[in-house]
Amino acid sequence: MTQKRWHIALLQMDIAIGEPENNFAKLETLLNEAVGGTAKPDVIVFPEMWNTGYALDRIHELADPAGERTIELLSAFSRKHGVNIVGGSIAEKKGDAIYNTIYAFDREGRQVGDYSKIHLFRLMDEEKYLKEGGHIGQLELDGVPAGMMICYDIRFPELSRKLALGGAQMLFVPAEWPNPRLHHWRTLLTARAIENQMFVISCNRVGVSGTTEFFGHSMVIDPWGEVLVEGDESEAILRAEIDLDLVSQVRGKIPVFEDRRPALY
Ligand SMILES: NC(=O)CCC(=O)C(=O)O
Repeated sequence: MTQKRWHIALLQMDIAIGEPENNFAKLETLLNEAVGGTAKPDVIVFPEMWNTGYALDRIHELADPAGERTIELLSAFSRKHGVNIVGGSIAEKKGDAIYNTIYAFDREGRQVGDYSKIHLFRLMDEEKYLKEGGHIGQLELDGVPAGMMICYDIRFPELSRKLALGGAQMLFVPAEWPNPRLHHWRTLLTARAIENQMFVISCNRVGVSGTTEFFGHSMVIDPWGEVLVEGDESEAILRAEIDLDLVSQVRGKIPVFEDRRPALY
């Protein structure tokens, strides 16, 4: 039987721009801390581009070739600790192109999903340096269908709706979302949870990169739009427990998916 109650851990970390060695070391420390206490997480999530930050002018030398180093670390960690991982996203080099890619692993260390960001964010010059992915982010963790989107993707409700129609009950959102758009961040994440009646599990970075400040405020939001946990602006491991039965309860109460009129719009 599928487990209904999940313990979520979000690694709301600072990221050293252009310093993969430091970022890998920081991530390993936080991962060990996340599994070290009594409340063992079922899934761990971390922010966008955690290996390099937005060091885009040096991204070809810094990006992880085919994600190999990341995959090796996360696969071994998830197997050793019996935990699912939605591995933030990394700058990944494939051939001559750089992608902003999430890798996900199950409790046996098997890679169960990957997703490269499909909407590139011009305000942070992504379109000048990165290539957009070619598929949406669907996966299953412990038999539960879920979806993955990255940061700017939450401005595109069509994408989360497609993932929900594909069965997703949880939506994972790694991000590097900066000031001054906290109001957008909270509102868009909450709207994606309410309209799709699913859990939204987001992890944003903290810290300053050049003149850009990242505010954290990672959030877990339930299918009714209630915020189960929200970080502040400091580095932290945030934890929440979710009850997956709430998805069918909310979908039963307001049958949005039955009432859609796709023939008209
Ligand atoms: N890294 C990103 O995609 C940032 C998106 C963002 O800040 C926004 O306002 O959208």
